[in-house]
Amino acid sequence: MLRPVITIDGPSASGKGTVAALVARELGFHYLDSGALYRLAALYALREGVSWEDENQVARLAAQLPAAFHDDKVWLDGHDVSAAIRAEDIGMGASRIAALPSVRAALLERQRAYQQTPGLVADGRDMGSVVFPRAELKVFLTASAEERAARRYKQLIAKGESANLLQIQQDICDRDARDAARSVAPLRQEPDARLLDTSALTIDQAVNQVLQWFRER
Ligand SMILES: Nc1ncnc2c1ncn2[C@@H]1O[C@H](COP(=O)(O)OP(=O)(O)O)[C@@H](O)[C@H]1O
Ligand SMILES: Nc1ccn([C@H]2C[C@H](O)[C@@H](COP(=O)(O)OP(=O)(O)O)O2)c(=O)n1
Repeated sequence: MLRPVITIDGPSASGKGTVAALVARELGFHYLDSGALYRLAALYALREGVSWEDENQVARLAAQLPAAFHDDKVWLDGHDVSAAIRAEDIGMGASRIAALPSVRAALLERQRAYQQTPGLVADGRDMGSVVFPRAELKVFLTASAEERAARRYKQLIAKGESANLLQIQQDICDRDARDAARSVAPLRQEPDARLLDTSALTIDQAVNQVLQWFRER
């Protein structure tokens, strides 16, 4: 197992990022938040005045994304955009541009470059299906739609943002429908991915389950 990979895919607000980052920390592995790349590309397009519908132009921007992850922050063109990329409208924009095949192609090698020793935990929608199809462990992390909306709501309130639970429920539902219906790399549980429903689990329980599956291999 040289440079092993653990992939964690699943729908919005299921806890992928939280669990993936903690598993990576526990194992001393690198961590790839692939959704952040799609969010960065959506934000970059917005700031450059490029429409999210313009596949060629968005793909061009995605291919040369001036993005960096360091000091626990996300940077775009030297600006701290950690909070900006988490806005709900940017999540929706990320979901829109993620349906464009050449945008996905433009980000592919950048994601694969994260596979470095001693290993990688990667979260997103197509980590196990497209980006790291030979991953040692593939997890499909989910939770009920109500629980996911409640978690996102709490997350936004904790950040001091205003949030409307019904609106969040609707947004999550729309985004999941779009992510699952697209023709390229749709959101779905792969046959070789293990299902982890965290609706009734604590974060620690979810993390421990992933670690146990990995150690059993
Ligand atoms: N059992 C759990 N597993 C993972 N996250 C959880 C759990 N319970 C609550 N959460 C919370 O859910 C929220 C959404 O998690 P996040 O990692 O942002 O999801 P995603 O990356 O899938 O969108 C976070 O605030 C996280 O702390
Ligand atoms: N590997 C990935 C990661 C994200 N995406 C798309 C689809 C998602 O709706 C957006 C945003 O992803 P992100 O994981 O940041 O979203 P959530 O935190 O789960 O709400 O990007 C994708 O198509 N493929």
